[in-house]
Amino acid sequence: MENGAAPTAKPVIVAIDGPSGTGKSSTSKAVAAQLGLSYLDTGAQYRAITWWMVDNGIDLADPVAIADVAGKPEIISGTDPSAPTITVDGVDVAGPIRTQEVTSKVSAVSAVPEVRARITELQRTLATGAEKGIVVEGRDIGTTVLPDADLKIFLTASAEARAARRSGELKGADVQATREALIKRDAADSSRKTSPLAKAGDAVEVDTTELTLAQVIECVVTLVEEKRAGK
Ligand SMILES: Nc1ncnc2c1ncn2[C@@H]1O[C@H](COP(=O)(O)OP(=O)(O)O)[C@@H](O)[C@H]1O
Ligand SMILES: Nc1ccn([C@H]2C[C@H](O)[C@@H](COP(=O)(O)OP(=O)(O)O)O2)c(=O)n1
Repeated sequence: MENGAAPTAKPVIVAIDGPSGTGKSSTSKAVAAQLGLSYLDTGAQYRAITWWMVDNGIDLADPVAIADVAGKPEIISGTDPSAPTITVDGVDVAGPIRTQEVTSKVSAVSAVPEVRARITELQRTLATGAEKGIVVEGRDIGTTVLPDADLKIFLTASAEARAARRSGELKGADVQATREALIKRDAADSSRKTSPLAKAGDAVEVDTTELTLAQVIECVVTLVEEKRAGK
């Protein structure tokens, strides 16, 4: 380069989708941190709007009631992979969005088209604003939110492995009950009409059942580097 400045890398957009417990959050955070990219947990956004609906006594059996207030809460995601944050109307909800109550209700709220339209817009704004690029994880990122992502990954794992991982996180959780709850949530997320959980046609599928987290991270970092090198 004439002025001696290093060439600036084009921002890279990575979409990571898959069912619960496949390793999306842990992998995405680590890949983003290693590569100096931003990180967005879109499940946390759907959990945050669900938390707000519960807190405000909205009837979650009524999709019209959900749709009517979908535009009300202000949801802000901090995208630093070493310290991701999530607030609703200025309140830190990182803890409250992980309760069993929110987990059991998030599929109903996230199936409402007005909720998805609102959250999808936030996601696209964050992705296009990320200076160095971003790793965005969820269920419909490669198919709907960012169909032009540079790299799309679809993580899978057996229901047994996913349940064992999830119940390992929740103190005293029963593996069988955890397995049933996550299969039920996956079925709801995969069968909804608007933007269901699905693998994009051009996504690379990685089965993490027999892989360590470190192996999955290494695999995704290599795929991003190959993309960047134009391979
Ligand atoms: N390949 C793996 N092997 C073993 N445990 C894993 C693996 N990937 C993730 N985990 C663990 O499983 C749990 C769920 O992972 P997480 O990244 O939250 O999945 P997801 O975001 O897909 O629901 C976490 O405790 C994480 O440390
Ligand atoms: N892009 C996304 C991300 C999550 N969701 C919904 C469906 C999921 O069951 C919930 C919670 O997502 P989250 O990624 O936090 O779920 P896990 O904790 O990984 O099981 O949000 C969605 O509809 N679309």
